Amino acid sequence: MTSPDCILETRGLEKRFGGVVAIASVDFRLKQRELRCLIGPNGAGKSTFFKMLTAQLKPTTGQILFDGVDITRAQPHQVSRLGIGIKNQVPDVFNNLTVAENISVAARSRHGKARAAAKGKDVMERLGLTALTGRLVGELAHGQRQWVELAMVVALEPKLILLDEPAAGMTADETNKTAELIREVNKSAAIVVVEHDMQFIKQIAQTVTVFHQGRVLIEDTMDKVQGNELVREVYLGKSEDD
Ligand SMILES: Nc1ncnc2c1ncn2[C@@H]1O[C@H](COP(=O)(O)OP(=O)(O)OP(=O)(O)O)[C@@H](O)[C@H]1O
Repeated sequence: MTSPDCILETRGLEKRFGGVVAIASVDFRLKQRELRCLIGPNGAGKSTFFKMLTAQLKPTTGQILFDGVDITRAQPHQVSRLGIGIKNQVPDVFNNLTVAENISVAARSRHGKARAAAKGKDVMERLGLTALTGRLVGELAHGQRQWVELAMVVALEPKLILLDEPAAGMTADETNKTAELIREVNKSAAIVVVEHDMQFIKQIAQTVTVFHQGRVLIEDTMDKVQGNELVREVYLGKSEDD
């Protein structure tokens, strides 16, 4: 049994690809409405961990519990229906539809037609996208497209949202707005963010989990993580004296 304030828990989670241990016995706990950042050097296992949470990859051993339900062997559509939303780096949007239509299409998978339109409108207002309502998504700037996809995920009303490098390729202004949107979305959902941009992480981070060689190296506040010598060594590939 997980405690009621825990939305996500992994127990002894492991993923091997042949001889490569990508994730090694990870025990991870996330509270309801928590915002967690995952960092770690290339190859640390962050993507593999994410893919197991959304059932894109099946664990070799271990267990994943979401909102009290064992989803270790679930299918992606079941995980989505239970309330896990994911936003990948490449936006999954319809370029030849408007912003409103894209968000409404997403809302349709949860609601009837009339309610989906109203729900879409609410989400656009909440994320400050109303001015873009009638614009074709294919004509939007990179940052705006990312926000539309975030709105599409929010329209599904997930309890947990996984964000894979949400600030990648963004300008400073776009990055600031993305941080603002993530804080807004976090009012109604727990969020796990994988990100390499430390400035961005500083803007949103509460607790940071550092992965290294498939294991959790440290889990602490951003300040403590940044000041940690082990993290410096593995994440930056050198100590400060080098
Ligand atoms: N499909 C696969 N087949 C074989 N090995 C894989 C596969 N996917 C990942 N790996 C290996 O698993 C380990 C973890 O990779 P993963 O992509 O999860 O790391 P990451 O932390 O997301 O890295 P990055 O920050 O570069 O995206 C690496 O050694 C990688 O080479």
